[in-house]
Amino acid sequence: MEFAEFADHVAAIESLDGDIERCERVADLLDVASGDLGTVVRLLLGRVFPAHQSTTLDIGPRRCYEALARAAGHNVDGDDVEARVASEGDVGRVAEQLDLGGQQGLGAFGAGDREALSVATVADRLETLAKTEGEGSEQTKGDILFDLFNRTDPLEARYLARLVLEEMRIGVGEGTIRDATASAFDVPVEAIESALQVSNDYGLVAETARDDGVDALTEVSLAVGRPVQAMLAQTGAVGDAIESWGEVVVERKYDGARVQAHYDGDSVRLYSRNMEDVTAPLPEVVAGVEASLDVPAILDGEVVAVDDGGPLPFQEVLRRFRRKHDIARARENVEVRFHAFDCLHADGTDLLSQSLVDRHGRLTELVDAGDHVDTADPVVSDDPDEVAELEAEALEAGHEGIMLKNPESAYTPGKRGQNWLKRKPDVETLDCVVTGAEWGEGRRASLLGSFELSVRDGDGYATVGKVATGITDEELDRLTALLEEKIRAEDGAEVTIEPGVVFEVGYEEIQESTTYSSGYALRFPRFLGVREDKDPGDADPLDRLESLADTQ
Ligand SMILES: Nc1ncnc2c1ncn2[C@@H]1O[C@H](COP(=O)(O)OP(=O)(O)OP(=O)(O)O)[C@@H](O)[C@H]1O
Repeated sequence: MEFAEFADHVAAIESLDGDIERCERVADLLDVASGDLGTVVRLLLGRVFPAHQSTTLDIGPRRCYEALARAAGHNVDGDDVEARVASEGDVGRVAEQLDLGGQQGLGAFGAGDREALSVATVADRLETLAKTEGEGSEQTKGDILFDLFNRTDPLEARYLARLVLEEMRIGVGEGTIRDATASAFDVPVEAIESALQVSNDYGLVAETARDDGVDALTEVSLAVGRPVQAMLAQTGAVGDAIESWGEVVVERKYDGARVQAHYDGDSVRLYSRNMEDVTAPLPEVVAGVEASLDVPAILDGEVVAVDDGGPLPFQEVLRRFRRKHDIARARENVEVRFHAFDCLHADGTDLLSQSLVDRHGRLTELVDAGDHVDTADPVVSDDPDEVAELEAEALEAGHEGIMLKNPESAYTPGKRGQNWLKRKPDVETLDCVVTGAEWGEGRRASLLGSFELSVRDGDGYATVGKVATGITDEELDRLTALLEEKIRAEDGAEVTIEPGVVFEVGYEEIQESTTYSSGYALRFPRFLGVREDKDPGDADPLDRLESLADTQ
C-alpha cells in the first residue's frame, strides 16, 4: 500500500467523532491492507514494532524537528520547527504546513527524486533507524529521517511526523483495533482477545484472523522470548475471598519489580512489567534462572533488592533497571533475588488455562532454588486466623503484605480480575502520568519544578493535582532530563508534557474539586518515585481515584 493511500484513510478516521464510526472506518482500511496488514495495524497504533518487542524508535523530538527543518529547506531550522510545535501543539500539523521535499537528496538514499513512499518502505526505514548504532549512527539516523520527510506530501508528512514520535493521536486505541479486526474478518472479538493475550502482537493476530480464521486464532500460543502482559491484582478482603473460593492460596507480596523470565533451553531473557527487556541490568538473575532450569520455561515473579537486613524498598530494583537506560550513570551495588510465583509455560506446554495450584506444582518441580532464585512458598488455607498470621509474618519479614489467589484460577494476561487479591497495610498511593510542569525560579530556573499529575480517563487523561514536594535537587536534575525531551508546548513557565512518565505519589486525602478536570484534587501530594516499570497505560484510571475518594 502506498503511504499516501494510508494517510488518506487515516485522515478520514481522524476526522470522525464517534467510536463506532471510527471502528468501522478502521475495519475498511484493514480490509484493503492486503500484504501490509500487519504493518498497517502497527502504524495505526503509532508503532513500528509489535508491543512485545522492547525496541522502540526512541527518536527525540529534537532529532525529528531537525530532520523536518532539513527537508523544509534553507529558511527553516530546528528551532523554528520547535517553536511552531510549541504554539500549534501538534508536530503533525506543523509538518503538514512545512513545504517539505525537493531538497537536494542524499546519494546514498536515492532521495531528492520524491519517489513515492510505501507503507512497507516507511516501516522498513524506521526499523533500520531503530537498529542503527555505533559510530556515525547519529548522522545516519538524521539522514534516514530527512530522506523520508523529503519524500512526503503534506498529508503523509502529518502522519509520518506523528509516527516518528510514536503518537498518532487519531483516536484509535488497542480496543478499536481489536473490534475492527473482529468486524473486518468476521471473527468473534473473544477469539481476537485471547490470541492477543498470548501474543501481544496486533499485526500477527489481524493476519491470522484474516488468513486462517477463528480456529487458527485459538491455536496462537505463547512463545519463549515473546513476553506476555502480566496478570494483575485488585485489593480484597480475606473473608470474602474464602467465602467465594472455599480456600485461598496465600503468597507473600514481595516489594520489588515484576519480571518475566524466559528460558529457551539455552539462555535466559528477562522482561519488566511493561515488557521491556531487562536482561542486561540483572545478570545474577539471568545466571540464577539458567542454573535453576533444565527445560524451556516462562516464569512470572518479582525481583527484589535485598541486603543483610532483608528486602529493600522497590525503588532500589528500579534503579537497577535504570542503569540500562543510562539515566543514573553510577553503578549501584544492590543485590537482587528473583522470587518466581507462577509458571506460564513448561517444556513446550502452555499452562495458562491450568489451575493456579497445578501451575504452582509445575513451578516447584521445575525450579531448583539457588543463590538468586527461589519459588514462592504458597499456603492453601480456609481459615481467616491462619491467613492473618501469615500476613503478620510476611510484614514482619519486611514484605509488602500478602496476595490471596483463587486456587482454581487460570492465568489471564493483562487482566486485573477478581482471582488475585492484594493486601497491603500501607496507605494507598497513586500512579499518575505527568502531563505538564513548570520551570523553577532563580537558582532552579533551568529545572522543572512543579509537575502536573493526571489519571487515565478513557483514551485521554484527567488532571488531579500538582506535585512539588518530596523531590531532592538530585532528583529534580534527573526528572528534568527525563521530561525535557517530552515537552510538547510552552507558555511562559508552564509546559505541556507528552504523557510518557509515571510518578508514584502519596497524599493526605482526595477531595472533590473543580480546579482539575478529574473533578478531584490530591491534598498534600508528595513525590515517592518514578514508576520506571509502568507506561502511561498502566497508570491509575479515574475510576480508581473515584473509588479511593469514596472509601477514605
Ligand atoms: N506473590 C505475588 N504474586 C503476584 N504479584 C506479586 C506477588 N508479590 C509481589 N507482587 C507484585 O504485586 C503486583 C500486584 O499488584 P498490582 O496488580 O496492583 O500492581 P501494581 O499496580 O504495581 O500495584 P502495587 O503498586 O500494589 O504493586 C504485581 O504486579 C507484582 O509486581
